Amino acid sequence: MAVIEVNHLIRDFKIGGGGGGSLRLLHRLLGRSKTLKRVVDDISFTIEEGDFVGYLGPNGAGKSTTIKMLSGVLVPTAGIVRVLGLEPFRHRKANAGSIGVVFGQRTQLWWDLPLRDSFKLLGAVYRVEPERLQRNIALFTELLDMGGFLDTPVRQLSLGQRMRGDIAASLLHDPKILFLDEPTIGLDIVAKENIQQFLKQINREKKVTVILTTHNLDDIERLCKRVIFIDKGRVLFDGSAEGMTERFGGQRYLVLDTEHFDERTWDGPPIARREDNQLWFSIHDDKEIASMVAAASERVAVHNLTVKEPRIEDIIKQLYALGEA
Ligand SMILES: Nc1ncnc2c1ncn2[C@@H]1O[C@H](COP(=O)(O)OP(=O)(O)OP(=O)(O)O)[C@@H](O)[C@H]1O
Repeated sequence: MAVIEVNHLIRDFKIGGGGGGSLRLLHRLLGRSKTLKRVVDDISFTIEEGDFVGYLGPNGAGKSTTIKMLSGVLVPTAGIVRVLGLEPFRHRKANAGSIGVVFGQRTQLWWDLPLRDSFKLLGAVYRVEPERLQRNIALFTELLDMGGFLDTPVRQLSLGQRMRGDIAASLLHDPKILFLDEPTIGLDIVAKENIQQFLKQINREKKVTVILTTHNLDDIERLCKRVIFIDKGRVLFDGSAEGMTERFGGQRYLVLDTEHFDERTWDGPPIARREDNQLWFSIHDDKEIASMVAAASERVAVHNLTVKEPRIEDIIKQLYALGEA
């Protein structure tokens, strides 16, 4: 079942033209008018229930703007956004009941209250039945390892603790969809892994559909079944993370550590790259590997063999470069 439908979505922002009051008057006198900047430029995609989608792209690509339209904070200039069949900006209240939102740079917690009280207040705001609220607080406290700071005022929490609190807060009302904008930004490895593990679990066990924007490569590798890559407001790629690797220069190599290699007499499989006695062969099909190893072994002593997978990092760099071209 499709839970999100985005069809030819467009969002413009007015830019320039100065601020308010006398400055605006001055701009008008000087004949400077506002111009429109298209930040989301004809984006379409559908997201199925239970998907875990990485919404990726360089700074300024239009990711947050899309998420804001999906969560009903911003109104589209044109095109259609439907979340569980409703247009979010027209049905903000109903939409709020079925989505959870975490913006990494902001918090929805009360600064002066202990985390536990923030959870209780949010439970009241979302009208979560007391029993369910208790159950969810207990479950998230365990899974996100928050027991040690549940009674600490939010302002005294570290960034990683606060982020765990924010993620838990966004899920107290059991939303079907979770939007996360940079949830692991600035976190240490332990906090990051804890959050990744948690997100995986709620996606798998509670069937929460997750849409995640991130610049963090291991978020993508560990979590995202699907990747939508945008740049300058347009979709450059939409598919599986492996599909992205295959399509954008996903070359795999068989790497052999050898001895007594002599380039002049070599008549074995073509060598793609050589680093001293290490020979790299391009793999086009896994079936070739055994025969390549056999052919090479007949000609040189082979001490070790490895298969080098393409790195998602290189692919993303390539996509960023593609966007700049
Ligand atoms: N309210 C606004 N008024 C004018 N321009 C805006 C507004 N909000 C965003 N923009 C511009 O729209 C573009 C896209 O911004 P957006 O925040 O969606 O990018 P992003 O892909 O989330 O980037 P990042 O990775 O840096 O968070 C940027 O150039 C930004 O300056």
